[in-house]
Amino acid sequence: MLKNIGIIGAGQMGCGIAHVSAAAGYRVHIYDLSQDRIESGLATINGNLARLVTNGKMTEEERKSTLSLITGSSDVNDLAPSDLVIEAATEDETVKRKIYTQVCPVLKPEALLATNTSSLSITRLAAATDRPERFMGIHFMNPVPVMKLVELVRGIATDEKTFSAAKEFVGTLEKTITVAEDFPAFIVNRILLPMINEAIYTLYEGVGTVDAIDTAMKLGANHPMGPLQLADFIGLDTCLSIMQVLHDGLADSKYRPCPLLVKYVEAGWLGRKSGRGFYDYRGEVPVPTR
Ligand SMILES: CC(=O)CC(=O)SCCNC(=O)CCNC(=O)[C@H](O)C(C)(C)COP(=O)(O)OP(=O)(O)OC[C@H]1O[C@@H](n2cnc3c(N)ncnc32)[C@H](O)[C@@H]1OP(=O)(O)O
Ligand SMILES: NC(=O)C1=CN([C@@H]2O[C@H](COP(=O)(O)OP(=O)(O)OC[C@H]3O[C@@H](n4cnc5c(N)ncnc54)[C@H](OP(=O)(O)O)[C@@H]3O)[C@@H](O)[C@H]2O)C=CC1
Repeated sequence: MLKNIGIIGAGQMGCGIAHVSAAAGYRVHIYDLSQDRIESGLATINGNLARLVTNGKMTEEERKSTLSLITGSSDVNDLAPSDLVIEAATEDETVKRKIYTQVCPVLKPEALLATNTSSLSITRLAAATDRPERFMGIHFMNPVPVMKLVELVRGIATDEKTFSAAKEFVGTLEKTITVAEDFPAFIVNRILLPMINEAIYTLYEGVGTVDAIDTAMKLGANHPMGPLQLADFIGLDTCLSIMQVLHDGLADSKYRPCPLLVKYVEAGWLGRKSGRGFYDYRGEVPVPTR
């Protein structure tokens, strides 16, 4: 029975996973390199919980007790009591491998380690840990408190006990599971990211403006967000990493990341999280940057 959940990375996904885990009654500890990141992550979680109270979906007591279950620190040793650690750090294989080297020696031998990676090989990441049989992909969708799906992905060495424990854990969060094989970007992102990349090519080639492309897909295909708005929401660095993994892993030119996506990332225009992407978020309302 899992009780203590460790989260690596106080970004949008780490905080979302912390939120839903604590709301389900788990004790949660968030580890990040930066104390500032942790503080702002905790403030975001508090804001999202407060909104649930305002909307009558959570009581004030539940908000307080949920928040009281979440701690955070920049000391990796604080992950030691974790029964399950979910790594939700930057989508970069080198970063994730380095994290596992630092975290594994701290963990109980029986602790499970999972990654929220959007695209990277679970088998290859598992090989960078001391516990490939107790390692797998638990892939939440953004925003975590709202989205119903979690993809579960086994690596070649993942044992059945680990898979069952992950399945049970996700079930307690009231999410629906799909199982994906360990192929680049799994199911959701294998389909979603080429669509987003194509929307960026559509912009790059001048077929339409940011506004035209997003309006077309919202009203013409009933998507809740336009593809460029969604790219900004996911993070353009994450979108680019996923496209690179698809391109490298499947060796097909149809996955070539759009040069305009590369340019935005090189500029540090990463979308909502950096204040600017296909839209500029620094004013009252988002304004298209093209
Ligand atoms: C990259 C990967 O590896 C995989 C991925 O995650 S891909 C991305 C998958 N996600 C999507 O495709 C999201 C697409 N967008 C949507 O579904 C919707 O636009 C949305 C749910 C994000 C917002 O919905 P909306 O109707 O436009 O806005 P809004 O009415 O403000 O929000 C709906 C609810 O979601 C909540 N919500 C919105 N954004 C939120 C956030 N970031 N965190 C927590 N809750 C949020 C709101 O509080 C609101 O809750 P109530 O119903 O209790 O009021
Ligand atoms: N964004 C999305 O829509 C989705 C993302 N994912 C996946 O979830 C993971 C996280 O994404 P997301 O939350 O969006 O990214 P963010 O950029 O919002 O957050 C990543 C966090 O990890 C931190 N971090 C970086 N390196 C380390 C390290 N060595 N040790 C501890 N923390 C570190 C970052 O700190 P700093 O900023 O200081 O570098 C940052 O706080 C990625 O693997 C991504 O692919 C999965 C589903 C959806």
